[in-house]
Amino acid sequence: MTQQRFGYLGPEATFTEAALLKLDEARGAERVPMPNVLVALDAVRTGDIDAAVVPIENSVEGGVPATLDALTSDIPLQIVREIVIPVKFVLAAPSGVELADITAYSTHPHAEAQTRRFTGQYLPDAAYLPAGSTAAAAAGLSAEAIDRGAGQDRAGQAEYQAAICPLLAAERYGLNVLADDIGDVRTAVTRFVLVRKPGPVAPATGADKTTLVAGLRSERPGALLELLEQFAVRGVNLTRIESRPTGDGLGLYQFSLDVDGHIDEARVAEALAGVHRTSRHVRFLGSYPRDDREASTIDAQNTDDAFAQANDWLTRIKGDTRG
Ligand SMILES: O=C(O)C(=O)C[C@]1(C(=O)O)C=C[C@@H](O)C=C1
Repeated sequence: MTQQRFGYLGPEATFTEAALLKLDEARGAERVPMPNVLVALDAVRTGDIDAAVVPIENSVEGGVPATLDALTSDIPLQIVREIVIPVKFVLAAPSGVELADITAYSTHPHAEAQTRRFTGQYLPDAAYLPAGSTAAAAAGLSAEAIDRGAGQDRAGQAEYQAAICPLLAAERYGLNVLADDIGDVRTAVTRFVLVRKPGPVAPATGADKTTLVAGLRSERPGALLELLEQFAVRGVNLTRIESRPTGDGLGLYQFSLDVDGHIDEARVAEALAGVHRTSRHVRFLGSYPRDDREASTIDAQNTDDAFAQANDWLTRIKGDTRG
């Protein structure tokens, strides 16, 4: 068998790579760093890589718009796994740089948003330069990058002197840690998904999630309520809902949702069929095991048995009246 190629938001030592390393199926696979989420997902679509790990949701900052939008547009893809990891940030700089020397720092916008209390207190006058990832910010300060003159202005001055990144990235790129665990919320976690070309859905485990995107019939009053009712009446719990513009005009939104359960479970399948009937469009993005393996809570009236009994009853009464 040829070696699988798994892409991730690079360069080496991003949180995304740490998530990829947690995956059993990625053991022995070639890890391919990608410059951004769009390129990573397009490489899955073209078959250049077999799968990609991308960030989708952070416990402090919420959904990752680039990922939500890239999964919604273009050729469909399928989420096959989720990985949740704690995110702890350090402030790192090349040796010789002290806190007082920092006039600018760089990191991924999500990391910047999660460390504002620290930067507000210790770097109140420093400028922030966005980077493609936390590790990209750290890599820009490595000895090789500085030798190459990367990230320097015409006068040879570094554009930034410090990076906010995982400890692993500080180590990987030879930087000193000036401050440790600088996140505003010490318990922050980020959720990543493993994405492949669409294929068969893995069987239900009893502790699964399903992701979908639904475009509402915006001309209908109560369209969002109608969407939510599809899940509520069947006892399907929503774990994330986000509105994203369709890009087609003002006021036109679609909803990205995660729900507890698997498409092979009757309550989830019926809810999805309901969404299909009532929405302008719906895209199924996958049913996959929950990272925390926490089993779904299902009321007695919404179990597969309860749905099967109701269907048997319907078949019987149809038979009685027609036969
Ligand atoms: O820059 C990284 O290291 C990433 O893996 C990206 C990312 C994100 O997109 O949210 C992942 C986790 C953290 O919340 C900060 C940045």
